[in-house]
Amino acid sequence: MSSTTLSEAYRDHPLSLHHVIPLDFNTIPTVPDSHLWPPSDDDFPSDDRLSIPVVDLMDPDAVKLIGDACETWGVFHLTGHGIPLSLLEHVEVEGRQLFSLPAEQKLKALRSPGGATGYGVAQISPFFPKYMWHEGFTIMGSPLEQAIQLWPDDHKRFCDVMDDYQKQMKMLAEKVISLIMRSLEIHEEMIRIWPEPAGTALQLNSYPSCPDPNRVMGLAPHTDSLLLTILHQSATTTGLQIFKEEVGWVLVYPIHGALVVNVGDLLHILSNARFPSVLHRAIVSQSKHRLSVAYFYGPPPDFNVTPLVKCLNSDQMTGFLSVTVKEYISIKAKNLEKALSLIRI
Ligand SMILES: O=C(O)CCC(=O)C(=O)O
Ligand SMILES: [Fe+2]
Repeated sequence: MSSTTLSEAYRDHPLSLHHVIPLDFNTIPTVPDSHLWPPSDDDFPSDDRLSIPVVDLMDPDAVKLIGDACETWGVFHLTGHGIPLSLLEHVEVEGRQLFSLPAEQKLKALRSPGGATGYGVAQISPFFPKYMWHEGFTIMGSPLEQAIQLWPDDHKRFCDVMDDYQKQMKMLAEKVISLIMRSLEIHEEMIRIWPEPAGTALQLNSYPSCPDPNRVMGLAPHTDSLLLTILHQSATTTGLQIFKEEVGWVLVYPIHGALVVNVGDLLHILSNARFPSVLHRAIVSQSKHRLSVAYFYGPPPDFNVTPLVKCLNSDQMTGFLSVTVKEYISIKAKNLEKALSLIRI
């Protein structure tokens, strides 16, 4: 049994209170200066049909297909995953209901400055000079404590859906990770190398429609810290973009019923940099309110993360310093995108 929980690992890096409260997007007719980002000169692919791979989990070649997708893109669409469509719909309905509450109601579940769970701006906000067109709600384990604040008499359905979703996502994440380990030719006994409880979090992201979508940022470019992220994005509008070297920002068009799986920093380390921890961001729409639900999965906070395979093109096992999950979260909380380079050998 691990001695620290994931939320404790985040607690050491408090934000100041004004960094936690999102804008009340419903009452804002124009974009305030605090949320206006400089015009961008980003690169986009010359072929706008370029898209991330799609892998069917039931495909007899799934191990190879997932390994190839992780290596070349660090992200892929997953179909055949067995998560009922109705559960994906329910999680989205509950999320939309939460974000459509009046601002003063949502503030009752505000994340505390040193806390990891509840309602608030993106955790990466302090690293950027402008605020994002985004509000989030983070769940670790049971959402009961916050849900009671939001709906004193009527929180059961929200909690049941979030509990069920997290349970199913955990099983799926473990299945995908075991296929990834096989693709790295890691020995069968080594596949299940960390004890329970896994470090997991569920992040509901809301991107309200925006009068000037080209001048705001939904979620600024970042990599995810843990091993693997499984993302459900609403099918009604696009928003997720991933950065591909030598290509630029590639839009990830939602595929109905498919989930987006991406490599996180810890898997980049375990794979000795064979798999890129994919840089991604979210843009917003002028007319549609977009919702996404990200499930983050990693080993327990006290687990030592160290490369499991040799570096490509060399016999070296030591591409990275060995760090615990908790130590890595702490390095990331202070350094954001420089964190991986700080532990490279
Ligand atoms: O909304 C999205 O598509 C991306 C969300 C995301 O990157 C995150 O929650 O870490
Ligand atoms: Fe992310």
